[in-house]
Amino acid sequence: MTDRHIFPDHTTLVFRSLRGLVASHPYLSLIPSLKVVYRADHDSSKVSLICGGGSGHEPGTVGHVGRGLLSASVAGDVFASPSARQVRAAMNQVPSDKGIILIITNYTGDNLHFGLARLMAQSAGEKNVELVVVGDDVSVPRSRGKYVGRRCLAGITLVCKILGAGSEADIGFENLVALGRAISTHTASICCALDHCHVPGRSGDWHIESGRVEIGLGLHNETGVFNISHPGPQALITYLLDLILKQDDPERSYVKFKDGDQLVLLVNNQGGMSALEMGAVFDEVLVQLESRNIIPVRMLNGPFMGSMNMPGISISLLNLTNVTQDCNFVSVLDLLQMMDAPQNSVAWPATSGIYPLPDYLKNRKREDAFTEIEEQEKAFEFGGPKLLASSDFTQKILRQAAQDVLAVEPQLTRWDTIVGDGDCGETCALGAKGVLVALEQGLGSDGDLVQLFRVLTQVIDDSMGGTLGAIFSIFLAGLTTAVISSASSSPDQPITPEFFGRMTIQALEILKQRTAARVGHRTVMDALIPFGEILASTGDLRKAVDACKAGGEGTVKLQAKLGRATYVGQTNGDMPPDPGAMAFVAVAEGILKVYTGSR
Ligand SMILES: Nc1ncnc2c1ncn2[C@@H]1O[C@H](COP(=O)(O)OP(=O)(O)O)[C@@H](O)[C@H]1O
Ligand SMILES: O=C[C@H](O)COP(=O)(O)O
Repeated sequence: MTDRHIFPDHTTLVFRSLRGLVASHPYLSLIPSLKVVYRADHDSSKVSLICGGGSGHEPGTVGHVGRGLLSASVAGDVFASPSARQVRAAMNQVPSDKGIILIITNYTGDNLHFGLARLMAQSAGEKNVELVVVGDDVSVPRSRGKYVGRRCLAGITLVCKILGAGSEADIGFENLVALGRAISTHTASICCALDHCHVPGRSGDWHIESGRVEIGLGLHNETGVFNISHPGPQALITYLLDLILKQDDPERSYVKFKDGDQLVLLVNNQGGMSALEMGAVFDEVLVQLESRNIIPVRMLNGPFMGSMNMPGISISLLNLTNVTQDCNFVSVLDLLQMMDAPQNSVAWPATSGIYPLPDYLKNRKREDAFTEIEEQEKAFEFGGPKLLASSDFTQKILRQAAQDVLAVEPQLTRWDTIVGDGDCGETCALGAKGVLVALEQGLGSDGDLVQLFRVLTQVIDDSMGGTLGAIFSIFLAGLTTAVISSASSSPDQPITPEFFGRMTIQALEILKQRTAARVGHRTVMDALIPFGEILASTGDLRKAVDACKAGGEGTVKLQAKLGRATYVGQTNGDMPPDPGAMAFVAVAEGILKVYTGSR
């Protein structure tokens, strides 16, 4: 892979790329500030389909917005899921009389953010909002992925295509949800790469050794499950097809295949392969499938769901026969018609027709494709109970914690490059910078802790993204709820470490409803839970920070049960600590510094 780019920094890249995409395609519109691409000819009489996730997978899924495919796509920063607020904005932009389906990749950040957006919609009284979580990868053995399930590869684009056609054909909301889930269940995909990809502006000289191939990568540059010497094209394709098709491997064989099943084949360019080589790869896949008595009934070859400029491919096989057994309201012929149905996205290959451009979109001016929206949730409620603390002291604590997180950013990045996708340091730095900007704008200046936590929740949700952004914003939302209830019952109580311990315990209870992670699972919870428990039981901040640090540093010895680190090979004694846990240790140490300095 090359690390040379025209745009050297990814921070403005996503925004600029979406503007370019929308300007070059008359069917699309964009909410620039929230990175939502949506159908300019949206039809609210059909079920709306919204997809999205981190950027860097283009053309997926912004390139699949259009009639007959997606109603909208929400983009996060590169490889980091968008916030729940962005997803809500997309839902408001493409409302539907029939319902909204959020089609998401099975990665933790997307599950948390899109899941939260669904909860928010339901609590606002919106009916028929469902998640279809797609997991089609077969590389991670069942025993290792048991808490997280299969992760998502290019199979998600088949879900989008078939559901998009189904929505146009007025298949009902519930049947579409069932169909989406069945397609995910019966798709088997595997990815391989000759090198890692490079994200502009992100540090890390991260290569696959020359002459070797990694097999079983996710969509975000994660290290592969297997690293083998390049065996040549024929043996490599055999290796990949065996992983998908072998029926006697108890750790894999995720999808059942039998003679006569009707299959769709999708060969995906991971981003950095030449079109010439993709043609040869596709030919080799077909030759080998034929020798296994498999003649796919539909075939797709090209870029669908990539990883920036990664030189690699993924192969997906969707078993339509199995899908019809789960969903008896469709036949294989119906599904084939949906595969072939017209659409008008930027990126779907020419295997289906194109809908004509409506007159009102002809000759649209470039700026008319960009929409700014008024967001109601920006107006914070200023009423309700207050709990007053020293504004100077709380602001100092927040400033110190933010600065300490910024100082550990390079280390977090290094660790996340080994156990994750390399963006944890950066998302934490974005959160810290968001807090510093909010402080400059007066965050905490009135001394009211209720308002402080309310705004802080929004700041973290807006600025961080990714799994950790979701975990921290849910935790802060929990703290806000706890502080409101405490302020209502005893507004004059002393604000002590023990008080914060009690608040933290209540916030953790709320967080535990959204994540299955507990102590020992190698996540941020290994630092957060001991911090809260010791603070509540002793009222001693130093002891709580010591327990937090011991928990964070202790993650070096743990095998990940949740999050992206689950997919990375076994621990071999020299794993770094969990980056999320160590980010919280930096926050806790920052708080302690100011607290002890003040005594
Ligand atoms: N299910 C989970 N529950 C709680 N924390 C998690 C979970 N999965 C991952 N994490 C935490 O998130 C951190 C990674 O955050 P981030 O880089 O934002 O994730 P990603 O880019 O993979 O979405 C991990 O180091 C871990 O502490
Ligand atoms: O591209 C990133 C994914 O859509 C979201 O995954 P993540 O937030 O868990 O990294």
